[in-house]
Amino acid sequence: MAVSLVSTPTSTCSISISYPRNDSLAVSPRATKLGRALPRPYNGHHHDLICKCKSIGIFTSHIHHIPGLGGYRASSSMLFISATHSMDAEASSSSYSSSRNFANRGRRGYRHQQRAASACTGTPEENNNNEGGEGEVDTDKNGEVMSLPFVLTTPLYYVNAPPHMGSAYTTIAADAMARFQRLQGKKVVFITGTDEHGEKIAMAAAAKGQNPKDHCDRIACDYQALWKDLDITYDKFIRTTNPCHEAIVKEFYTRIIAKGDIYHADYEGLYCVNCEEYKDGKELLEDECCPIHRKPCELRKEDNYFFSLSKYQKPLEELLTANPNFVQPPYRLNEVQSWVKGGLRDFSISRATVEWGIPVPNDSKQTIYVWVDAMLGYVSALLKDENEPTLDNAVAGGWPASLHLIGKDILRFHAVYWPAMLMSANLKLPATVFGHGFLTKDGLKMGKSLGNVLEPKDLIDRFGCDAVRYFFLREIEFGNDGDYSEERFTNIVNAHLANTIGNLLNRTLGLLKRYCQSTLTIDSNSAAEYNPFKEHVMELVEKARLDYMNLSFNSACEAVIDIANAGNVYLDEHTPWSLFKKGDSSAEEAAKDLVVILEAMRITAVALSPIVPRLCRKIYLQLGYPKNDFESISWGDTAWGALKAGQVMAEPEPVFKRIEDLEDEKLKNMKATKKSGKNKTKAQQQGTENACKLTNNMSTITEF
Ligand SMILES: Nc1ncnc2c1ncn2[C@@H]1O[C@H](COP(=O)(O)OP(=O)(O)OP(=O)(O)O)[C@@H](O)[C@H]1O
Repeated sequence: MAVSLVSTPTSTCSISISYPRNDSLAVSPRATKLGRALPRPYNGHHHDLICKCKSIGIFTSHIHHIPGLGGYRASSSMLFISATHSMDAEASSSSYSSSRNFANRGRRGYRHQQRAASACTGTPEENNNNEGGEGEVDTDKNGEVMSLPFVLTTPLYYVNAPPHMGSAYTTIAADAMARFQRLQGKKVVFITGTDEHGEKIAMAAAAKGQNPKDHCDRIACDYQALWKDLDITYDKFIRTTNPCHEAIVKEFYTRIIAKGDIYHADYEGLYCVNCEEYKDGKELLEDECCPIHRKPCELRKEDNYFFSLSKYQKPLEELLTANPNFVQPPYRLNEVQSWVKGGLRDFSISRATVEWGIPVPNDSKQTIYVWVDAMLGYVSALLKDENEPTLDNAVAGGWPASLHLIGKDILRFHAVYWPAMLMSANLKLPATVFGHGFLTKDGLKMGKSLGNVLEPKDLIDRFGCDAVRYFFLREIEFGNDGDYSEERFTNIVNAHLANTIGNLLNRTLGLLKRYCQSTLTIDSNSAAEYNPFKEHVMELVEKARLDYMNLSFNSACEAVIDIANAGNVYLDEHTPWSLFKKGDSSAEEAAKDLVVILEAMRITAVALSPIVPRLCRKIYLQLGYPKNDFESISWGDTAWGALKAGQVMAEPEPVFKRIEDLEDEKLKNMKATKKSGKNKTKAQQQGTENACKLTNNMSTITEF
């Protein structure tokens, strides 16, 4: 057994326990600090344990298979792991080390040192339990460690125009992560919303002859409607025009004034209204054009309030050095490090000329800079409806965030300005900021300001929500830029979802219906005994899990599709259709093969559910599960062996239609509707004529 301490921040133990692959009898470890048995490792091979304490003792009972002797040996061990030392221990279950201190520390846990740079190392998941302030282990009334929520956010989208495929891209990725974390048993708080103040919004509303609030209401509705169409399972939708948010922004602002981090000064600089940001001349293109929006910046002079960002130069440098996972992927960290190394300049935190915003406390002539306002939406979203709108109450709802998912265009705000402001307000820092790449059109960022957008609603209407979710997460390596092509979209979605998954399931269910009355003849565990296919599936599932944890959605998709690929190869090699014809033991083997494939399909459905939930639900229904079973799946269900003998499959039906079939079907439906419309119109006309005749008759009668 291998035990490794994944990260060693001051206060979080992040421990990974792996069992030897061939030891299928390994039992769960029991962490004595937790005082309770940990859940069974999800696949019998691996267990991640994150606890908010400096040290942990793990009691493990372990059963070894002794090769050659055909027997088993049980042994126990106690491992004591301390987070204060970096260690990567290989421990066999016969080694023993324990600490009495550990048991004597009581239930209330440990006090932690406050640290400005509180983000942790590790994956977003590992970072989730970061500690930055004076605090205690979170335990419930029985002294058990409570897991903190996984708080993840999308940007709060600017409502200058309706959403487009770029906005949908971040939100789909966040939804996949939220679904994955829920499968892992985490309590997830998935925050999205809209950023509704600022000059650009006021201008957009004026252009439509609307007042800003009506404009915001309309566009916020567009976002919510799109998230519904895309099956986005957000928990909180925060709008920055919400009065509770306003109260929290003002309190935050007042806190940083009290810290001495705000001062009054004049500023002159080049301003990009589309970025709502003063730009550094060095980063502009020819004619002082913004590199993102390709429009000239305006020279502006204002008296503003400034935030002393330069004061946080050193703490930010330390944060980025000590916690390289604070910014991901690593090449974005390099960008951020070079900005910081280039020297941080104070930035203006208010606007004198913008009325549509939150007034600066004690100076109603100025409004708070829209970016400060927007960032705080992540905190105010955590406020519970029944609580007073105070910063402390909002923070108690789950701050700090585990993961901010954003596009690379707004990296500087999230990875430089935001942590500095949080440090100023004595609030904890988010664990990870992940800046993904751009969806591009002709090499330029697709965006509302440029107007070169792809309409997600059109894609959903034509191809369905799962196809859209799958294509963008599978096709573009998360972090890099990517272009959309309809040809590529059709090819990928058809090949992976319709041909590889859909056909495999349909073929297998067809055979099962024909030869076994749609009923499994044997448990999936027994069917796969000594079968290397099962091991292969388990390896791919484990790969997918790690890929999800690292936000490598394309690799996670690839790993899961490989399960179905392997299933297709298996079926073609084993040719169960000919074995059934031979009868006797050959037919028994064939029936086993079908169970093996169907179990792999079930696992595929669990593992791909963060990406294409509708398709996976259909697979579960085809496998004969009742409607609600899919709603309660967990990652633990990727373990082999859930399908049991006697389970009756549903009538085989295609779970995913090829795009051309879908389009043909739509065309036929349209024609049929048109035809029935024509018939209806004819009938209506006939009816009207009859009615006219009747009226005429009546009038005739009347005339008589
Ligand atoms: N082309 C894109 N590719 C990927 N993500 C995008 C794209 N456009 C917007 N986003 C997502 O939306 C965020 C920006 O939100 P915003 O509301 O400012 O949209 P925008 O279309 O970029 O606006 P604008 O064009 O006015 O700058 C990005 O950080 C990213 O999360």
